[in-house]
Amino acid sequence: MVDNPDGPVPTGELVLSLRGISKNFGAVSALTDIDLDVHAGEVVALVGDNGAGKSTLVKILAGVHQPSSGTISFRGKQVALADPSAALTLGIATVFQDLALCENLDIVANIFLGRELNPLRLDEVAMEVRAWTLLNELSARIPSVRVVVASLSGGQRQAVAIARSLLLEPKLILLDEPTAALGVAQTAEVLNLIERVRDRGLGVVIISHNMEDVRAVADRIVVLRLGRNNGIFTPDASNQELVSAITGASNNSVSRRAERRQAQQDQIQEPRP
Ligand SMILES: Nc1ncnc2c1ncn2[C@@H]1O[C@H](COP(=O)(O)OP(=O)(O)OP(=O)(O)O)[C@@H](O)[C@H]1O
Repeated sequence: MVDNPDGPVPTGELVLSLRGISKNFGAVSALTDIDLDVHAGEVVALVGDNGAGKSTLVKILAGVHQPSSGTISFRGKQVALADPSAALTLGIATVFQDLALCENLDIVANIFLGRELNPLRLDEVAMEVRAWTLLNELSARIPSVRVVVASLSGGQRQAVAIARSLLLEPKLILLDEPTAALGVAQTAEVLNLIERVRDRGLGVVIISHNMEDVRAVADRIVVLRLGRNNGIFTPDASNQELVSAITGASNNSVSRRAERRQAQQDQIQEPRP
């Protein structure tokens, strides 16, 4: 149980705990008996093949879908996430892949969209300062908070979306494919952002298909396969272990190729005598 539900969560405290979560869409079982724990100051990567149930799980946590059965506990208390605003109010923020930013508005307007500090009189200066502070805390590389989102790179957009989600001081943040379609430098920027968010003591859940990104930033890797838990790994797990858990086969062409590539990389990285 929590003394102060609005206060910061001590690092290591269990923020989110799912037990036996199932979700059916008619005859389709998208999730069956899922368990998941996320602690404060921890990055958990949710990985799995297409159709494994990752998006469905994130939508349940965002209050978009209701589970068919199972329990969700947040900071030690069983909760119902009846709709997205219930999840937000509780302290669960979600950054969906489309980021939901307005291209023609500047960064300040995007961060505060619908949450202006004083709805009767827009306090532009205070909002600008808050936007800068949030982006600086994330070490985001943004030239000015007065540029329109349309002019930003993919990594910068992700920074704005994350800053926006931090405005309500959540305890848990869910990031859906935050590095999808980004180049190498922008991906590095976003991984850096994720580390900054973790350093703030939040629990972070990222969905990713990119094992390199997952290894670089995750403290634990949770594999879903065909809507079920299929293993929890540390980032030092071998490619073969991860690919086997994701695909359900221990000796297939994907895992063999991944192993060969890993062996080649190890050879390249080995220091010359
Ligand atoms: N609204 C829905 N109605 C019916 N079936 C759905 C719905 N949403 C998801 N599903 C089904 O649930 C299963 C899990 O889908 P989900 O999108 O959660 O997987 P995913 O792991 O996120 O996949 P991807 O990596 O392709 O996004 C799939 O079989 C999918 O067809």
